[in-house]
Amino acid sequence: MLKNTKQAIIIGGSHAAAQLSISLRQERWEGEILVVSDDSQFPYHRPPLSKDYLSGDTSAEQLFIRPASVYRDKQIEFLLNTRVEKIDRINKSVTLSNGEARQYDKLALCTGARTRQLAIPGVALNGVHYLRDLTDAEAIKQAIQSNGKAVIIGGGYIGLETAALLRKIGIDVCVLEAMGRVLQRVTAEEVSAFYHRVHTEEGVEIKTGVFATEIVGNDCVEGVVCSNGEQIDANLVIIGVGVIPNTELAEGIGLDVDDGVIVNEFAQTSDEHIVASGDCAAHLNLIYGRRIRLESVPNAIEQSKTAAASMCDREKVYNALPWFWSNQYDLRLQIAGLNQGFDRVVFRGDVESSRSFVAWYLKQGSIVAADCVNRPAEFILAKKLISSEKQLPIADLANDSIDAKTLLLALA
Ligand SMILES: Cc1cc2nc3c(=O)[nH]c(=O)nc-3n(C[C@H](O)[C@H](O)[C@H](O)COP(=O)(O)OP(=O)(O)OC[C@H]3O[C@@H](n4cnc5c(N)ncnc54)[C@H](O)[C@@H]3O)c2cc1C
Repeated sequence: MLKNTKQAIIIGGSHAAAQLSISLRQERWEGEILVVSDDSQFPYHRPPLSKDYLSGDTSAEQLFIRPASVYRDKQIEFLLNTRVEKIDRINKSVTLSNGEARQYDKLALCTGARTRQLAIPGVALNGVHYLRDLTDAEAIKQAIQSNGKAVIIGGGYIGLETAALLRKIGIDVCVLEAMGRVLQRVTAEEVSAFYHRVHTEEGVEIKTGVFATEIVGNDCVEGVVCSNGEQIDANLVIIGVGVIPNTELAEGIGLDVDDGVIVNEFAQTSDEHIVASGDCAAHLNLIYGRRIRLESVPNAIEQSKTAAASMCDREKVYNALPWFWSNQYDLRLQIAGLNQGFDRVVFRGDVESSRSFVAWYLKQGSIVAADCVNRPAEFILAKKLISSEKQLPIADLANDSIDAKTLLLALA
């Protein structure tokens, strides 16, 4: 039996919504909790969709963040296949796609992000896919042919992870990246060159400074025309050119929005009854002293814990260090911190010919981020280093003959 009739409504049904609903109970929210999700499934892990799931190494059942029974036991109600169409701030209610209206005392926006669509001829042909949810991944799985040829448009993490996966199952892959190098927005030149090298070693063709101008075919995709006039044969095209935050509901009710729903360090929006977390939220980051919108699972989880506390009128500041990971072939990349604005990169290990190294990003002499490839101990070190006031000599961090554990001890 619930102790009161207060109603919390969470819009969205992925990493942020799943965590927020559970965290609300942990924060002793004693009223009702309703999660309204336009997905047909209970919340599932999205990262494997561009990793093990496509190759069949992970089943759909293994993707679920929690069994449905956990939500049931905690009296968390899910409305699947349902969208929130409108929010009424004055009456504190939401209108659902099934025509129902539901009152709320506290509302959470966990609406995430959607894939950026490419506006070129041929995107509607059979065999052209985006990758954001389980339905997309399932469609790609069905479209994969053993002797297939794939073109991936976009050399970001999702594009490269998918390329690695398709190579693993023997498909010819060509990656088109419009910028001068893969991962240009997110890494140093040397790290881009590293990924370019490894993918080439694994048999992927990468074309940089080239963008797709048209996808051609007759009902089914047959090829991709590039900006240099070249046509690449393909029977599968995957477009991975970034995402756009789902902020329309927030904009519709006049909340502050700027590349994400603007929230403070307590995940509160400009309406005291509404919080936002995950990919849709642009938060004030206390570590980096500016507003940022992150697209990562750790952010969705940690920020949702803060949002849940705020909904229960408790203050839990969100100040977790951003981190991210990417798996490609035998490479496990773990990224600590944000490298934006770095002015120097120092390497530990051989980025040019090995498959294991650390790129330390410095800004005005301090470490602000690190890309750790197959370096789990250094990843722990990096997180500690960036979060603490302490510093270690840069020469020691670059010196691979000094054990990472020794450096960790020096930091303690
Ligand atoms: C293929 C892939 C690989 C990834 N790999 C990694 C990785 O390795 N590491 C990492 O940290 N992150 C990774 N990410 C990113 C990570 O999955 C996202 O950061 C995370 O899913 C964000 O969770 P979210 O709940 O904020 O938003 P989303 O996952 O975008 O979920 C929001 C949900 O809300 C729904 N929704 C929106 N509006 C409404 C409405 N009005 N009514 C009802 N429902 C609505 C959306 O349809 C969606 O289902 C990956 C993402 C993808 C797609």
